[in-house]
Parts: sequence; structure tokens; C-alpha cells
Amino acid sequence: MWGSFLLSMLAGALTIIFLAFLVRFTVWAAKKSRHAIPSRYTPAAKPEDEHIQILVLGDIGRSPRMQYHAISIAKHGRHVDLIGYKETARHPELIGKPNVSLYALSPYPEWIAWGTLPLLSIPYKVIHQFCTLYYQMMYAAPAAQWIIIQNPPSIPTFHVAMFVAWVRGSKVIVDWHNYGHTLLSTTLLLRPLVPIYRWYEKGFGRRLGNANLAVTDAMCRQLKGPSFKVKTPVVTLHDRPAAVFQPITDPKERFAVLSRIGETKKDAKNIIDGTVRLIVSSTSWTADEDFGILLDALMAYAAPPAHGTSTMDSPAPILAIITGKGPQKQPYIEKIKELESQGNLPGIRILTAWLSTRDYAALLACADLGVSLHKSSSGVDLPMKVVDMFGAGLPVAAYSAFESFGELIKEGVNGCGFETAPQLTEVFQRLLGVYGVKELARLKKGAISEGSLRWDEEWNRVVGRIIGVVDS
Ligand SMILES: Nc1nc2c(ncn2[C@@H]2O[C@H](COP(=O)(O)OP(=O)(O)O[C@H]3O[C@H](CO)[C@@H](O)[C@H](O)[C@@H]3O)[C@@H](O)[C@H]2O)c(=O)[nH]1
Repeated sequence: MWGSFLLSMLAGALTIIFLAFLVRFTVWAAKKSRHAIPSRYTPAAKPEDEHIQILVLGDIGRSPRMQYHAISIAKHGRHVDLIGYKETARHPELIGKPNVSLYALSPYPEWIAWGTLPLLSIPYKVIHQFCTLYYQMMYAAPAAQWIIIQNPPSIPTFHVAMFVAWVRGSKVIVDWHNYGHTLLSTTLLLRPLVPIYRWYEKGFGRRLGNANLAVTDAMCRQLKGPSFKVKTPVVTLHDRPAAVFQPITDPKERFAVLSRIGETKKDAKNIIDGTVRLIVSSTSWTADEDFGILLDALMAYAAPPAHGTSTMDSPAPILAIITGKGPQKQPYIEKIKELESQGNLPGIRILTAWLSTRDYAALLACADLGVSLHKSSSGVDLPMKVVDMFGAGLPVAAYSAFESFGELIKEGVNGCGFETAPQLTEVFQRLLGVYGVKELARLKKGAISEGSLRWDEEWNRVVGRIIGVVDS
């Protein structure tokens, strides 16, 4: 009898403890679930309280076009929430502004960079990227009126953005810079994945945006056409230079700039008087730019002329500066060192650099010729670097074998095209020698004229109207 009494006491005590835990757990779960439900967008009473998200699944500091969207939106008094990786410094106009916030995606842990566990690292990367992107878009950033998304990359941006926009009631603009599946096809090892990527990009891409932006008219036609069948409006927003890119024509000012920048300091005087020619190329060091063409062209330019074949007596020395950061930088640095040590580049100095936005713009304005090796994996995008160069009044020699080339570069007016290294050598020989002065000056005029069309006007006309910050 005592035994059953004690047992019932124990059972009663355990039930009370269990119930107490249950009540506490229910209160805790209720509190937590409040935060698990994301807020929904409701129109703000004042325009300055409207939030617009800019999403870049890459380094924000190296995404000029998306930063320009952010600057334009902030100028129109809306709140910009930038979501992306924080690696290099952002554009100065996006720092210290009360209506610009950054929601940084968390970087991969260090063991991923070591590359020792490739079988684990690929699925880990996919899950990591999904989680950090989902958290920042769904919970950390306030519900946005519009989400502007950079493509590529399309995976996992498209399906995450589609779900977030649906749950939070935001509208979406997809800014098509290029296609993810064509970029993927430039890496040999990843080619088997291209059909899956293409299926995803076209399938989600045709349904995701309330509106779409394309970088060229050719891309705009393709997106509307039978291959993509994008159902919502598609308009072209051509890249245009930002205000920081300006020509510098006064020799004193050019000298001051060249003496300030570490890479040109030593040659400043010779660059001004034309005894050293300054060429600049800028890049993200990706597989769609073949710097081998530039190196071969410079080697041929520097080689002693075979009797009777040269149009010049002796070629002017060249200082070539390649600016930018990216995956293929180190292998090319090794290649350049090797060519130099073999004595294949007499009279040529090749430097690589990463400059502040201000110095990058100033360097372009002081150079003699810009070089673009952008190959365009889709055939219908354009190199942003050429837009920077035109803004700084710098004529270009640009790789030309792709459909949309003529939308920006006009042969003989603001630059010239090449498809092979010998053709680029010929451009260097023609434009950088004493007989090229007149032609180069004419191309410079064309570059200044093309660069005078600026980002603000183009953006207000196209995007400003779509998102309603400019009256239509
Ligand atoms: N601050 C700074 N920026 C630099 C430097 N060097 C390069 N950049 C930035 O890096 C860009 C060049 O990077 P790429 O990735 O080579 O760009 P792109 O081929 O010219 O164009 C890209 O953007 C277009 C849309 O705007 C796309 O259409 C195109 O496919 C490509 O992704 C330049 O425009 C510039 O903004 C530097 O030293 N300093």
C-alpha cells in the first residue's frame, strides 16, 4: 500500500514538472515563432521610408552596375538595402549614407579555401550560400517594395528571390548582365552541368521578374524571343559611365595624377611627353578574357622587326597596367614573370594593380589606349570597362568577335576591334607610333563624345520610371 502511495506521489510530481516544462516551452516557442514569420511589405507613409533591396551574389565592391543602381536609388531619397559579399571597398557614394544599409552575406569558412575536401566542399557551399542568402533576404533586411537582382549567377538567387518576394510581397526586377549558363560553359570541367543550369536559368528567369533589364538591345531581343520567352516587360538599360569617370586633358593635371599613382610615378614625365606609351586593361580575371592575346601581341610588338616588314623604326616603350581582382590573376602574373625573365618583352613593362575607384578613374583618364579582352560568353553582353574608359575619354582596342560589339564600340570612331593577337599588334604599331598621333586624337574625340552620355540620365529614363521614383 505504501509502495503504490509513493508511486502515485512520484507520478504526480513528475506530471507537475512535465507540465511546468511544457508551459515554459510553449511560451518560448510562441515567442520564437513570432520572429520566424517574416514581415510583409506594406506601402510606407513617406517615400523616404520605402526600402529597395539590391542583391548581388558576389563582391558588392566589384559590381559597378549594381552599385550604380544603389547610388541612383539613394539619390532619389529611398532607402537602399545592399545584400552581397563584403570583400573590396564599396563605391565612396555608398559609404556613410544614412539611407544605405549593408546586409553582408557570410563568407565561406577557411577550410573551403584550402580545397582539401572537394567532395564535401561543393554541397557545403550550396547549403551555406542558400542559408545566408535566405536569412538576409527573408529576415535581416526589411520587407522591400522592390528587389533588384543581378544575373548571373542565377543559382540559387532565382528560386530564393522568388520565394522571398512571394512571402514578403515585394516586386522583382531582374538585371540581366549576361547568362549564367554561357559563363559556365567557359570552364571546361563544368560543361556537363550547362544543360541543368540553362534549364534553371530559363525556367525561373522567365517567371521571376515583374520587369527585366538587359545590358544590350541584342540581349533584350533574345530575352523576349523564342529561346527565353520572358513573359514580363524587358527593357534595355545600357551601361553608362558614372560621374567619377571624367577626361583629364590638362597636361599639368595628368602629370599630377601620374605622379600620385604608385604604378606610374616613375614614368610620369615620359608618359606625358609620349616617350613611354601607357595602356590600361581592366578585368575580373575570369575565363571569358584571354590575356594570352595581349601578352602575344606585346611580345610581337617588342620583337626586333624582320627586315622590310615593320611600319615603324623602333617601337615606343609601353607601360601596360592591368587592373582588377579575380581567380586567374596569379597564373597570369607567373606567365608575365616568365616572359620577362626570358627576355621576350624588351621595352615593355607589365604591372597588375587594384586601385581605389578615384585612382582607377584617374588612371584611365591619363592613359593613351585602353584594351578590352572581354569575349562575351553569350555574344550579347558588353564590357563595362569600355564604358569606364569612354567616360574617362580613353579610346579602346577591343576584342570584337561577338554580336553586340557594335552597340558600344564604333570602328574608327571611338576605338578599333581585333580578333587575334597579330591584329592587336598591328593596332599597337599603328596607334602608338609617331604616325598614329592624329588617328589616336580622332578616336579620343569619339570616346569623349560616347562617354558624355551618363548613367543618371539613362537610369532615370528607364529604371526610375519602372520603380516610380521618376514621373513617367
Ligand atoms: N575600384 C576599382 N575597380 C576596378 C579596378 N579594376 C577593375 N575594376 C572594376 O572591374 C570592372 C571590370 O570587371 P569585369 O568583370 O571585367 O567587367 P566587364 O567584363 O567589363 O563587364 C561586366 O559587367 C557587365 C555589366 O555591367 C556585364 O554585362 C559583363 O558580362 C561583365 O559581367 C571595371 O568596370 C571596374 O568597375 C580597380 O583597380 N579598381
